[in-house]
Amino acid sequence: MSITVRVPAKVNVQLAVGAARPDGFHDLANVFLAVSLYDEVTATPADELRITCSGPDAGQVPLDTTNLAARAALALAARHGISPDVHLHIAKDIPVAGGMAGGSADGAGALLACDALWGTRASRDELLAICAELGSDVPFSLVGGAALGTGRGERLTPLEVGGTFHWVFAVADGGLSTPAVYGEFDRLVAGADVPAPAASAALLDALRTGDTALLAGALVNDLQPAALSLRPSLADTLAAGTAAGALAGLVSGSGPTTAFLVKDEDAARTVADALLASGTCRTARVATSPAPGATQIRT
Ligand SMILES: C[C@@](CO)(OP(=O)(O)O)[C@H](O)COP(=O)(O)OP(=O)(O)OC[C@H]1O[C@@H](n2ccc(N)nc2=O)[C@H](O)[C@@H]1O
Ligand SMILES: Nc1ncnc2c1ncn2[C@@H]1O[C@H](COP(=O)(O)OP(=O)(O)O)[C@@H](O)[C@H]1O
Repeated sequence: MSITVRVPAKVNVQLAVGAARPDGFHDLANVFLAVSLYDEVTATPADELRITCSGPDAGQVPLDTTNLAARAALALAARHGISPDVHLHIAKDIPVAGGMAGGSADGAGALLACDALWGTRASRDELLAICAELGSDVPFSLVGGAALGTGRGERLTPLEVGGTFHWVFAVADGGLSTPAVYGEFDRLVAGADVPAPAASAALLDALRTGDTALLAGALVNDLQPAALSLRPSLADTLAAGTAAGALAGLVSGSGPTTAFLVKDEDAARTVADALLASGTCRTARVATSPAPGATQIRT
């Protein structure tokens, strides 16, 4: 028997970043929105813990116990005193190291798949606690939809979304390391007074009412200057997307994927084609939000 779980990518429609904490993390007001690009994690009984991965970017995914899917299986097995013998196959469609939480998606997906396969019947709270141990973004991958993440991003408050938003994602060549981008943020704000992060009322209104134009005006990412500093060519991608008619563009999380909010499906196709033709990205993906969180799709 195998269990397959589908898990969405995310975009941060607001990422407000506070000063570095003593533990090295940053307090956030992180407004997550799940988007319709998905990885699938399939768990199958095996003699030992084994990870495989397929998809165009599979070569960039670690297959050892640093893989978040492996770490999820190990964490669940340890809590329940069972052995973590399972084959986890990741069908990867989310860009790797792209600021879209692909690794976090696989962690949440593996956790749900192993829980179903092993019959451990962990409560939602236990699953969320394991997710938070695995990484700041992993709880949101489990929950999906839209949520405000506070603390280091792991404490979630679900948000209402009143409509469908259309996106184009410009995928860059290569990735950006999340710790390196936070490190560059620290360097750029050194000596300045960094305000405590807070969610924007206008942005929450835009989500609640499903108002695309309002959301376009409220998108903000405090990590964007750091990502642009480490990867200046992203400015060309952002310019190409807005020149092609996107309502707004921003770096997705720590980047280097850039996200463009567009009016509708037709505009999405136009902007995606123009981004590809501009030569400023490796590929362009069209998606909608919100998308559901980790969901079992096959037994
Ligand atoms: C920036 C964001 C925005 O959603 O995601 P990505 O764009 O990378 O996907 C997140 O904050 C990334 O979350 P995640 O990738 O889960 O980070 P973690 O594994 O918990 O931490 C990796 C490293 O990122 C830095 N980090 C992460 C979260 C946070 N609130 N403050 C930090 O300073 C720390 O250097 C930490 O050691
Ligand atoms: N299942 C996984 N898929 C992708 N990357 C993973 C996975 N597990 C661990 N990683 C590591 O996490 C790093 C960040 O990858 P990813 O989660 O895709 O990006 P981001 O943190 O920018 O959203 C990768 O470079 C890789 O070394």
